[in-house]
Amino acid sequence: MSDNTRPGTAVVTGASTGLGADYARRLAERGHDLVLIARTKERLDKLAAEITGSTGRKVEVVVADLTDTRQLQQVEDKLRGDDTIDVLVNNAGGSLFGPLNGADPAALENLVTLNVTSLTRLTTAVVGGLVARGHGTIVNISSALALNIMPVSATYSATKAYVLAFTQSLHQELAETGVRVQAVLPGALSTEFWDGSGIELSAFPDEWVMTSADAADAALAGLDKGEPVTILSLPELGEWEDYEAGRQKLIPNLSLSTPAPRYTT
Ligand SMILES: NC(=O)C1=CN([C@@H]2O[C@H](COP(=O)(O)OP(=O)(O)OC[C@H]3O[C@@H](n4cnc5c(N)ncnc54)[C@H](OP(=O)(O)O)[C@@H]3O)[C@@H](O)[C@H]2O)C=CC1
Ligand SMILES: N[C@@H](C=O)C(=O)O
Repeated sequence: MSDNTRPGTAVVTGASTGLGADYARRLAERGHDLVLIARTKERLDKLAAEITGSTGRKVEVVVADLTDTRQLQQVEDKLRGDDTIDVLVNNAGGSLFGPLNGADPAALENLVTLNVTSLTRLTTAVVGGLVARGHGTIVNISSALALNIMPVSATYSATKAYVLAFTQSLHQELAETGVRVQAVLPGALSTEFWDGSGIELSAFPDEWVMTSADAADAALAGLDKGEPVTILSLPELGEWEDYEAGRQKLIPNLSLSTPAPRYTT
């Protein structure tokens, strides 16, 4: 039972390497015990030993493929039944870049299952408990490619646009509950994400690429500021606020009884 006097358990998906591993380190440094989820047991065990050694925090390793229906259900059941959980970082995500014409539909479905379905189901598994306890945090890792939509990124950008919209809606839904909700939009990170993705990380100039450690620190700084959406490298927050204000301005006219005059004359 989380007693609200010290940080509860933080769950991080995709924690075996990259951004998820750095989130795990930072959250342990903030006093959270951890549940770390990914497919590769050896890497999770090694990270768990490192974190326990450096912080003294308790770290549980859960080996699961979140694209496997049965394994995902087991993880959901575990999270739903754990009333110590205070933080969920939905970080596990895959990449696949290239033209849709000729793409392997099974690989695309797998990407959607990991980036969209597992994130949705795990959020749903924890949200009731967090609301009932009146505190907690849900962090969903989206991407700059939710906004930067390119010819090679149809499915990947769509999954990350889903994460952004899902998180913005949840932020509104949970506004009065004490539960914080944040979407994080990293640009390119120097991780294994790019391996076999269809784009080589080396194609990017160094000034476009952030380390996952810097990304985790910036994302947590955005969380501490209470941001519902954190775009890690965007220098001017006002540019995002202008973009959002433009979207809000559309809303009164998005559903009317008559078509716009340009479609009737
Ligand atoms: N790297 C980048 O440039 C960017 C990344 N992002 C997003 O950041 C997040 C983290 O990416 P990053 O750290 O770079 O990626 P990595 O490829 O370095 O790490 C991905 C993590 O997800 C885990 N994972 C992959 N597939 C599964 C699966 N089927 N089930 C469970 N776990 C899985 C991997 O572990 P294992 O293989 O052991 O399962 C690993 O821990 C992702 O959501 C990504 O979309 C957003 C913008 C840019
Ligand atoms: N966000 C990164 C990928 O997801 C990128 O901008 O390259």
